[in-house]
Amino acid sequence: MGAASIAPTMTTHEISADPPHTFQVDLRGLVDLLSQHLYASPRVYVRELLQNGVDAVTARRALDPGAPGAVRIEATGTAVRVTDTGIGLTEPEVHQLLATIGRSSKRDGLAEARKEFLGQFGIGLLACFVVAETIRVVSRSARTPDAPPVEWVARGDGSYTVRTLDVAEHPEPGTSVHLVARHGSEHWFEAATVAELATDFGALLPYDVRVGDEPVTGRRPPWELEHAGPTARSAALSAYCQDTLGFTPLDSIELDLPLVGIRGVAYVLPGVVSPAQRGGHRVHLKGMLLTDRAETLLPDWAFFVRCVLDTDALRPTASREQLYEDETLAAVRDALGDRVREWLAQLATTSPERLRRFLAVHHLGVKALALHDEDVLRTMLPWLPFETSEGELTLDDLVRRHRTVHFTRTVDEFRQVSAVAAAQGMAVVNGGYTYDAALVEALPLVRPGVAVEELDASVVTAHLDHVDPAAELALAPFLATARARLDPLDCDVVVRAFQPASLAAVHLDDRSTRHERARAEAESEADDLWAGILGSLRDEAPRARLVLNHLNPLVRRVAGLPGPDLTGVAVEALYGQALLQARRPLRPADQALVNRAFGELLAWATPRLTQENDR
Ligand SMILES: Nc1ncnc2c1ncn2[C@@H]1O[C@H](COP(=O)(O)OP(=O)(O)OP(=O)(O)O)[C@@H](O)[C@H]1O
Repeated sequence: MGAASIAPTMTTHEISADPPHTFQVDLRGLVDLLSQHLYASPRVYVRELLQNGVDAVTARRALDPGAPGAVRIEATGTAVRVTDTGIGLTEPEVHQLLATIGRSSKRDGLAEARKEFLGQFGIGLLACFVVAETIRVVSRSARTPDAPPVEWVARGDGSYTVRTLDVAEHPEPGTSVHLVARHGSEHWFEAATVAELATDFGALLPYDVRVGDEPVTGRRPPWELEHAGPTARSAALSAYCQDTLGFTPLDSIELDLPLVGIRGVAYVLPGVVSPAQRGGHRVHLKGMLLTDRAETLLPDWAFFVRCVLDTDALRPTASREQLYEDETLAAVRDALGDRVREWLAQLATTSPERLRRFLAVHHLGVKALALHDEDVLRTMLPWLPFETSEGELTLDDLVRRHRTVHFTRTVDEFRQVSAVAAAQGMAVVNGGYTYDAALVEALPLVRPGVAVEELDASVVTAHLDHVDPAAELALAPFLATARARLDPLDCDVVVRAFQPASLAAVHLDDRSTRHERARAEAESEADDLWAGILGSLRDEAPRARLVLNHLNPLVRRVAGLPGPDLTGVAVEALYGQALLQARRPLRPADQALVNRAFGELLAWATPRLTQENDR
């Protein structure tokens, strides 16, 4: 029928009058798609073969529980053969199941029955074409014992042949899959490589799997074994972690969660990890390794553990390298999170020393957890370390000494005010590190009656004593010189009396001042257009302050120096010292001033030497 005859009035019935066509599959294209976009590496071909063998044995055992359950793999460097004692196939099944992409026998039947199998998508066998030129399957059905053995030979170009064989050629039920390496893929067929892959993927499978004569299976994971006692159990779990994950854990948290079909261990990492680094967990599905990079298994906050576990509840994605995000995975994640939480609570009551060792490494993770879980906050807050004006302490230590806990929001502010605040008897927590300010603010929830107050430069200045009016009057000429010197740096100078007397000066500015200074700096470096825009944003924010300590002997001497030059240089030096004390980054103007001031002070301190050198 020509295109011109497709009239607008044509009915659906008339359109479907053409005989239906069947999709054609470009097998090469499909295999390229799988190898480049679905599977992370060709190594998965061993897993797909193992999985089909294991599923076939499971299907046969469902019919005959006493049937043998063995899978043998042989590799020669150019060919691989996998033989199983499974359910086998008849000739019609070969056409229906092996030769039909996307068709799987494992999706039929009840959901419960489907749960028994590892496969479900009907594409696994295609993975073999990533490394093989041809796939030859010889099979004999256990379900239909009268059916003759059958041979199916498939090529990478998409063609296949089927023929029945004499019973003598395959007398026992089961299947043998024979791959011939594709040119360039021979290294995937080396005996040692195949043995390594089969062990990695299949060590926990519940059947007898061998590569050549070497057993791959048979060693049960330590969480399934009886041990002489808790110490022996913990040593066995730890050794398994070293073997499979390559580190000795700080602790092992057993996971035995029958409700979500999980057994295994969460291992606590021995070193610090970034919270942004999502853990790679080693997940087995009914014994078969799915992936050692599962990322979504635990809640984000649990970044300090790596799991090795076996599940029969979770579903893999089609690549079988990640977990399918569904309600079951969400429930598993919650259950695993609860388990890690329980372990923490238990440590807090039974092994404080172990908890301290754990927190020394992972306090960041626990802080993150405490912030979105009130139970953890209540259990853990008393144990968490914070930087405070009295050294590293827990909040409980601080609360024992002070009814009011102050905190700064930034590390900068803490550096500026902690020494002064501590000398005034105030307790200050550095809230500048991740999570810390929010946790300190949550303290009254856990310790009712404790007041928490934010501290910034203006609060500290307000706490400092004024100098008596007569002394302040006498200081007026000195202050005028000092202010004139620091005016170009947008800094005021005031004198107060405060402890510790050993501290000559503090440089204080609040956030709006710092913000204004950053804006001014950007304006000075910007081109005309930007300078104009930034200039229009200029703020009337309070300026930074250099607070000189009238109790400090050096400040008193500087205030009494003769002549504005020497006074000015000394004030600049005090300014530089205060910046360094607060570990403030020096702007170019500050840097220049500090260099000049120290240079001049040195010249004053070494007059004779300088004169001799000048001569
Ligand atoms: N060794 C075997 N013994 C018996 N039947 C097999 C064997 N290998 C494959 N089959 C049959 O061929 C079908 C297709 O296999 P294939 O590996 O492509 O997909 P699958 O295992 O069903 O699913 P998945 O893509 O998730 O692995 C299987 O469902 C099974 O019925």
